[in-house]
Amino acid sequence: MRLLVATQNKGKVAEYQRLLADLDWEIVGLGDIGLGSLDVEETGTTFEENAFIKARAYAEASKLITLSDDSGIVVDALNGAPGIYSARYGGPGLDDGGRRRLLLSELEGLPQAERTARFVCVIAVVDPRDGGAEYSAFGKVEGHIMPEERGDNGFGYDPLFMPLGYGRTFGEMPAEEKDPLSHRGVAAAQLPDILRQIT
Ligand SMILES: O=P(O)(O)OP(=O)(O)OP(=O)(O)OC[C@H]1O[C@@H](n2cnc3c(O)ncnc32)[C@H](O)[C@@H]1O
Ligand SMILES: [Mg+2]
Repeated sequence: MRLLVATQNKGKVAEYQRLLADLDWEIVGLGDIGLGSLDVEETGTTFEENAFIKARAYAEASKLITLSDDSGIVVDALNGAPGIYSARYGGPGLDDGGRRRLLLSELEGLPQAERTARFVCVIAVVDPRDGGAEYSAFGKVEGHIMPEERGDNGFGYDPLFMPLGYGRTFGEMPAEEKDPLSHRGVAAAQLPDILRQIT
């Protein structure tokens, strides 16, 4: 069976290649099937809505069983921002580094106890064949936003996020350490059960 991992984010692609490596499914990306430039507007108001908006659109375009995720970082001191807007935080002029610097400046001077945050991920799986079955999985990881960047592993906000109970940011962790404890890893751990229902 073939599974389309439908995301435009290269950091996510790399993580899913590892997280899904032991599954009995052939994993394909958007570029592999000529959909590398198909962008889907994320018009939902929750991670779950946006995950399904993307998975349904890419499943319809590809006719393949399709996985998308919507994820982001939720910062308590910012009333949940950037949240579902994590990829768009600060507007279209910023790259990952610019978004990290903006987040740091928004939290400048806040003590550690008030820098609580979590990464959230909702995975949506859509089977576009007869019946159009849909499945989802949720994962999160609690932690803090550090006062400066640490490490350059991973992508996005990883150098700023230290998961609770660890002395290193995701940016300082090798992939083998981030994968099982990350929001995406926790959600992806539910995929074997979900994919077993698809035959
Ligand atoms: O929508 P797709 O095409 O999947 O790609 P995207 O990058 O736009 O993905 P999202 O809409 O889900 O936005 C998620 C943003 O949250 C951040 N993010 C999500 N997971 C992360 C992780 O594991 N480590 C660091 N940052 C992460 C990162 O900046 C992403 O751009
Ligand atoms: Mg996106």
